[in-house]
Amino acid sequence: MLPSTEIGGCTIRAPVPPEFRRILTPEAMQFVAHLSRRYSHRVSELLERRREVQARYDAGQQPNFLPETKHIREGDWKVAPLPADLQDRRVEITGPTDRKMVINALNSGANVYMPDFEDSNCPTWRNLVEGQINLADAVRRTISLSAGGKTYRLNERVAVMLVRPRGWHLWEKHVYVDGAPIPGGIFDFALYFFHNAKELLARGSGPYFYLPKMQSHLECRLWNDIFVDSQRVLGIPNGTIKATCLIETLPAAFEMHEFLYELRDHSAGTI
Ligand SMILES: CC(=O)SCCNC(=O)CCNC(=O)[C@H](O)C(C)(C)COP(=O)(O)OP(=O)(O)OC[C@H]1O[C@@H](n2cnc3c(N)ncnc32)[C@H](O)[C@@H]1OP(=O)(O)O
Ligand SMILES: O=CC(=O)O
Repeated sequence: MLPSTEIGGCTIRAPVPPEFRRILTPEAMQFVAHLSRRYSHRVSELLERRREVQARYDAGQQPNFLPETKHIREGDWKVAPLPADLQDRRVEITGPTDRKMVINALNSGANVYMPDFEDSNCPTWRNLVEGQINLADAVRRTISLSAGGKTYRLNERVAVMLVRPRGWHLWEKHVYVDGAPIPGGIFDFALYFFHNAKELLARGSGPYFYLPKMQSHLECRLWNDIFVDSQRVLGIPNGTIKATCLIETLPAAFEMHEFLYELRDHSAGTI
């Protein structure tokens, strides 16, 4: 039987060794529980909506631009300006949040590094929490490693981090709130944001994200609502978070204006 530990209103059905406690603090897990209670049901509704849309495609309907959002595609609006460290993104690197790869990616000379809790990361419990430890150490520039006869530490100049939480289709089955597993994306976002947002700002950067695999602008609206709420909870100005949406699904290609519009205070473009 899996161990079960209560922290901050979350039930963790996985081991919590002492080194995980600096990430799974009561305050951080209260924040995870808050976001999960408020937004999990919307994740479930949006996943149900995906199934309905897919059923229409299966029945022969073609994807197309949405009539109800014509005013957005034709409207006069702009996304908010970007901070200085997101102006030059000509070279980007990504990979899992393994400690050595985090250091190598930050030192690689790329402008941006996307530490990945999604495709390139196997979402085992250990990978997820150790990844958060590695990123917290990277933000504070205390990350180092001795392996294979080499010592790894950060260069003076490192890439800007845009962290990729999991997509809405993935659940974090090691963490339960009110008896149900929580969205993996909320777990990844909440812990990184809670532990690092203020530290990043103090160091002249910010809490930046890549958002994967969305299939509708309504899924962007959910992220935007989570960003607004999270910034309020931590007392950080609205619009501080910046996020780039990955266009990875066919329906998303028909809603790119809408993706930008929904996230317009927080958008760092689509890619
Ligand atoms: C959106 C997306 O693109 S998702 C995909 C993101 N990319 C990845 O997941 C690839 C991650 N890398 C890997 O899986 C492996 O490195 C492979 C399969 C490419 C190669 O494996 P191996 O031949 O065993 O080489 P190894 O893993 O030792 O890598 C060689 C060196 O490159 C570094 N490296 C490899 N990939 C990365 C990466 N993505 N980021 C930073 N460093 C990396 C390793 O840390 C290692 O460093 P070292 O020379 O200091 O030991
Ligand atoms: O986002 C793209 C991927 O391959 O992962």
